[in-house]
Amino acid sequence: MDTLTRNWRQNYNSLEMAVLHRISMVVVHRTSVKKLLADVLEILNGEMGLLRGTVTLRQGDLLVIEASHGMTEEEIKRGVYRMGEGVTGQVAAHAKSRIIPDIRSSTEFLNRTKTRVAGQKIAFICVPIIYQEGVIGTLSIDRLVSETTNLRRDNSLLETIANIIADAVSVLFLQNREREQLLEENRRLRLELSDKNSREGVIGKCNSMRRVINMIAQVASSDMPVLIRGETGTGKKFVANAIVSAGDRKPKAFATLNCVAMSEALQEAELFGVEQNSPSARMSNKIGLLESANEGTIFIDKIGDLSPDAQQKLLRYLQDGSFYRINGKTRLKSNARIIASTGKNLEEMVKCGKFNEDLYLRLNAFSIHLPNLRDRRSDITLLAEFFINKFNKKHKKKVKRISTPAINLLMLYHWPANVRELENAIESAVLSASDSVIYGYNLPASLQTGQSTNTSKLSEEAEVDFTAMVRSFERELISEALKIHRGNATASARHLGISQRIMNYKIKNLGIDSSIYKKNAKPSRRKI
Ligand SMILES: Nc1ncnc2c1ncn2[C@@H]1O[C@H](COP(=O)(O)OP(=O)(O)OP(=O)(O)O)[C@@H](O)[C@H]1O
Repeated sequence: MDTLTRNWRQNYNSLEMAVLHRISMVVVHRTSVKKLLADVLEILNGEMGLLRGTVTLRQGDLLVIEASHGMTEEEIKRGVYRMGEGVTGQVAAHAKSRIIPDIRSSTEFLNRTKTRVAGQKIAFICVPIIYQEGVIGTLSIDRLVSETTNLRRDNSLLETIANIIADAVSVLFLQNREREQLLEENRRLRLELSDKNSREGVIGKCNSMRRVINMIAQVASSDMPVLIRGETGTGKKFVANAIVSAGDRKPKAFATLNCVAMSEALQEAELFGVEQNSPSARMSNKIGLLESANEGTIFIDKIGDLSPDAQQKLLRYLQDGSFYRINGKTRLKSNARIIASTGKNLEEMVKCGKFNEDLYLRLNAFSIHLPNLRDRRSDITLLAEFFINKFNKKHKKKVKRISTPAINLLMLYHWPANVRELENAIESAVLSASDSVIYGYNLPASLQTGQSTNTSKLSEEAEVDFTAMVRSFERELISEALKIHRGNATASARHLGISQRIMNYKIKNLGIDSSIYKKNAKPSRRKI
């Protein structure tokens, strides 16, 4: 080892010792964990000359900046990462430190906080904070790289510091987690059927919808952009409403831009506004949604149809909160939150250059997938009941239940237009019901065909439709009569005005099991 290296090592060792000593002192004498974190970053700044430092804490699936040095409030607000996302997210997901020697040449580095400027050679080191074998956060620094910088040693030093502060940080983590869990539980309960008729009541008890409800509760109060994905009628607008209703921006503006409903030029004008430059222009400036919904939320419906120019501008807005009106020279700022929806395959669109990749990555960072109704059949009766209540009120009707054969029709149908189609079917059934029950024949004809073929395709032969509908109607009438007469075929035949022989033939031919209606038979579980 030459003298220069030996001297440098000695200096470095004493520097390390000094840093560790000062940090252990603030740990011992800490008054609050927040103060401790601020002090640790301050020490790192004083002793190591770091440019920026951050401590993130885990909140569910997100990592949120808890303490920082060298960053503004706005930059801190932007610093939210999902587990596995970017370098910080990777460190937390794999519990493994990472060194990025020069962030200018790193493709992984997100620079989400927008604090790094081009030109300087800056290294980024991030280490996990581990408590009881789980990652509870990260500690990271940015530092200028010179000839004497030894990033590996810096990394080891940071790992040691992360271990020293882990116990103290865990107190904050557990407090946060407890508070978040309570808040989330609160929001989830509100979102679930506490008030079935409220706009916030997302109906669904199956596992996939429970996941959706949890995700809504998790993201509602953050400022992150959200992408809601799903087929037509699965409830994307409904979920966007639920996110806003459960979040802090509820009292603020909530604007919608439907990308399919307008031309590309109009999309841009609506979103960003227009400046009338010429003094002779008769029209005044147009304020866009980003300005009018500042502090509120903008829902961009069918974002797959947003024009390429508007995509580019929206990306810029998501990166630093700034934008220009069309023809505008002044850079404007807004704090509107973006929620977008799509039923399109954005990944394919990115591949063939039809959707901006960076915009896709930003939006998809927190995406909620809504399941098709046919893949969550256990929710059908729940939704049907919800819609009966809704349409009873709207149309002043008194429908109380759905007959068992009608439920069978609902359960067997393939619902290509999902919840919207179910909602429409129940509305027309409620309207056409003559008493307090919805029978199979009150439901749209398409459902009868679905049952007869028991497939996901509608038959194209009208004759088959007709036969199926007649059989369904017969099955329904006979089942209802058997139910009323507790399985007594003679009384049921009399009730329907048909002979006992025809009754027996129909029961056999339609495959009805009359024993389930007998006196002591258990009531059908499908009744609602
Ligand atoms: N979970 C749910 N609970 C109650 N009602 C729902 C639910 N999901 C959807 N709906 C209702 O279903 C209808 C269709 O939902 P919505 O318009 O949100 O679908 P969408 O996915 O945005 O459709 P599209 O992509 O075709 O525009 C709405 O009337 C909505 O209120």
